[in-house]
Amino acid sequence: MPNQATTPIYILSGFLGSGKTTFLQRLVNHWQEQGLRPAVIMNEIGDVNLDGLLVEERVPMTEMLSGCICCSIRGDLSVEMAGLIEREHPDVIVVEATGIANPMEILDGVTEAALYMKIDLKGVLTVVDSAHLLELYREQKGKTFRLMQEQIRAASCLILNKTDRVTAGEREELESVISRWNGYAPILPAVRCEVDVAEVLASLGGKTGLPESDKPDGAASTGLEAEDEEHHSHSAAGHHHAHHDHVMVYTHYLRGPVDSGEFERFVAGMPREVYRAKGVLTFSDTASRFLFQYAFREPDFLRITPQGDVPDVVVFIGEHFSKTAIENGMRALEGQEGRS
Ligand SMILES: Nc1nc2c(ncn2[C@@H]2O[C@H](COP(=O)(O)OP(=O)(O)OP(=O)(O)O)[C@@H](O)[C@H]2O)c(=O)[nH]1
Repeated sequence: MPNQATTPIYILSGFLGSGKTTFLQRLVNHWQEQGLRPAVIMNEIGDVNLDGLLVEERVPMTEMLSGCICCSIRGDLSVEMAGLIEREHPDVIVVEATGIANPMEILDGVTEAALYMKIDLKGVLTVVDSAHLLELYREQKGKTFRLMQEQIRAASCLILNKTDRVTAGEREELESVISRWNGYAPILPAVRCEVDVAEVLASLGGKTGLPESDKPDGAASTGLEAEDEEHHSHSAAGHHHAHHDHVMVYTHYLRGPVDSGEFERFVAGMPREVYRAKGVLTFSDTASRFLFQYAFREPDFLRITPQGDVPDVVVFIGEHFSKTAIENGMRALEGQEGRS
């Protein structure tokens, strides 16, 4: 067997809708500009991968759907990683975690894989939604808040994203809060993850976090343990994932085009418990199809021409919301179309 090169691995973490895919695109462009061949492992809790539509077709990508690599399908991570390396020989791999993933569990998963694969975990990049974190920080409670804290603590580098949605004073407040939780990772404020990617990658030199002797093999410094004053159940076996128990996903396949205005009104009236949605839609009153995004109450529509056979579908993610109410609402939109 030829002496295979070591593949650098980056974990991309951050709560649902914080901007991970936005940053992924920047990372991929950066490496491509340097003549490197990046590959992506994309994990979604839903059963369709819409983020994949935003990544260039020539980038090798493995999709891990309908589960979270930090728990239910964690064992598959090393299998997928080995397959990707063997098939595509990438120069670098990014693992985009689901927004509800606990990064320490993914670190464990990658570390397990490092036992029988030549990989080098470079670090955890965590993207933070400024406005969302600020709201939860003010409330000081909830599983989402705790999960965001864990994702921040586990980071080797932090992108404080969506600063367009907070004031300068709030941004400073967030920076000081975040640096209390993780005093090691550099914090880079950004809009649409516009940061100097070279600076981000250079910051992962492994100077932060744990002393070398305490690190698991192949694992980069994370800063988590040093700051970790809460109890976390991170043992490899028998752990309980409180974070996931409350998260629900509803996938709605549309029967046909809907009116764009009606759809926007429906989205504006969705319960707060739906905190993330994304989909591909055909509107009866526009010529093209759209990629729909909804993160922390902010909708976004991007004109797209999907390659291949992509159905009209919307995935709703949140906690304790009525799937039936969402389904009925969507069906009513489809029905209105049918009547016109
Ligand atoms: N206002 C604002 N919106 C942003 C910013 N960055 C990203 N977005 C939007 O936020 C939405 C979610 O961005 P993504 O990059 O898909 O987030 P994600 O973390 O990959 O989402 P999940 O994969 O569902 O967890 C999209 O509509 C983006 O266009 C920003 O800095 N400001």
